[in-house]
Amino acid sequence: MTEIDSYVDKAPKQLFIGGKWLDADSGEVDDVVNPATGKVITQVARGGAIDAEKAIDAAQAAYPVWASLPVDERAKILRKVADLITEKADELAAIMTIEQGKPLAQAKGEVLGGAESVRWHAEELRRVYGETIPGPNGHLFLVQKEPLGVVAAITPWNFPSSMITRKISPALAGGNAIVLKPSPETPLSATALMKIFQEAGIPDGTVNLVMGDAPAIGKVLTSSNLVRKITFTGSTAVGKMLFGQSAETLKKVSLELGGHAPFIVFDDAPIDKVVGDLVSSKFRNNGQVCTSPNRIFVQEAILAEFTEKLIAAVKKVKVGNGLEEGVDAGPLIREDAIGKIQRQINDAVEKGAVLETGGKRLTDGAYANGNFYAPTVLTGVTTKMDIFYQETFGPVLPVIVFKDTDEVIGMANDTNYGLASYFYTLDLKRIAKVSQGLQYGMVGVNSNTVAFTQTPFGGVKHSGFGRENGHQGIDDYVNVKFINLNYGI
Ligand SMILES: O=CCCCC(=O)O
Repeated sequence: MTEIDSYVDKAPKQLFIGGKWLDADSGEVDDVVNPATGKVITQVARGGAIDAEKAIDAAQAAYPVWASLPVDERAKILRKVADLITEKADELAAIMTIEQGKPLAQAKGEVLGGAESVRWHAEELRRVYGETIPGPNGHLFLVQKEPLGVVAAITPWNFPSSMITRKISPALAGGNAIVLKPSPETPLSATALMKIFQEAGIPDGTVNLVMGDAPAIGKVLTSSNLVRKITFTGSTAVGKMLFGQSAETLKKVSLELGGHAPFIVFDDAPIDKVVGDLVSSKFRNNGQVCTSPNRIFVQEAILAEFTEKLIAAVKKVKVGNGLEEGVDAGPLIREDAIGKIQRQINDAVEKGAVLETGGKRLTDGAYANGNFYAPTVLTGVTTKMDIFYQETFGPVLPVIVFKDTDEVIGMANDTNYGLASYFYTLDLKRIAKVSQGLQYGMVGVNSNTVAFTQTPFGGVKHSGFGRENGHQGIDDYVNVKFINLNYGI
């Protein structure tokens, strides 16, 4: 057995409910598949409605225990979680690469970023402050923040570890207990994290894990009166469905959904630096990121030089099994992802776009059994093409030419999505105008990064609502209570 196989072997395969590792009530299991080889690597318990109910009950019993622990004690447990994640980063990264496909270095970066998120929230939970407000004579007006109770977190496969820590950390900081439903594609990253929470001594039932039958589990979580918040990262279509299902019980909902990020390059931008930033950002997780640059707007005066350099850089991107040294882009998660990308590219080419490089599935040799796709650049992309409006979630860079600032702001905003956006220019007046004009939750100015533990992450329009990270993130996991204290009685 290789070292990596032993990590998979050691990772728990069961549900985690009320501090116990359990098989699914049905006794069923699901396969876990490596997208780089198409091979089944293991099987995990396939939870369903009954298991979800049990997890909710365990969380409901546990949250008052967790919420009433002194802040120092809660902080200590979360610091321990962060330390254990850091200590086991190589193991967690290998598990992630095997079940999700991303290159090992990216997987390790994600794991360590998740540890940092837990560490930051371990400190910030001391600062869930209330307020006093001047009242009339004899009255003290108090505002305090209280736990919501049970929070259900539904997390995606593209960041199998950091999306869990990004939701669990603020929920725990707010004094809540959690039922986690991870993606069926990446259950092992979730079970490995649960084991760490257990090892760190979190009280039983404070974090619970139910993976398996997504529609059945989702239905129970959204319709339960005990679950007071749903937090979801994933597609806009599923987000809308969960939001609808949650209406009946009027729970809080945070939705971090799809994106179609514009990446705008003005003619005064330093081209080599911008190409470097664009390629590293686009091929992070092979474009399977809600904040990935999806529409590349280039000002006409620099179009020729920019595209030539971009094509050269994209041709150097090494595609392969994420466990191999030097690989920049792994496989796509599933076969159907390839079909969607191919349809967008075919549509663009039929309508006049030029395929500069890529545009096909890779099937030779080591690529034979995996979901590999060639890094792709399209030029001459216009608003007539599906790729202008549909989120891509893959390794495709569609280049669109523009003339001036007003035109590009209009084109960038011509989408239902509103998550991340990026632009590059050295002109201060333009920086002010464009950053105000972009209808997005996050704007990177001369930067390809918008996700930091200490800053609010989230979108507008069909990219969802609610924020994660920063103190704004914790505010999404508490109730605000007003107390009118009449001391003049
Ligand atoms: O796909 C969206 C998850 C968040 C990605 C990020 O942290 O940049």
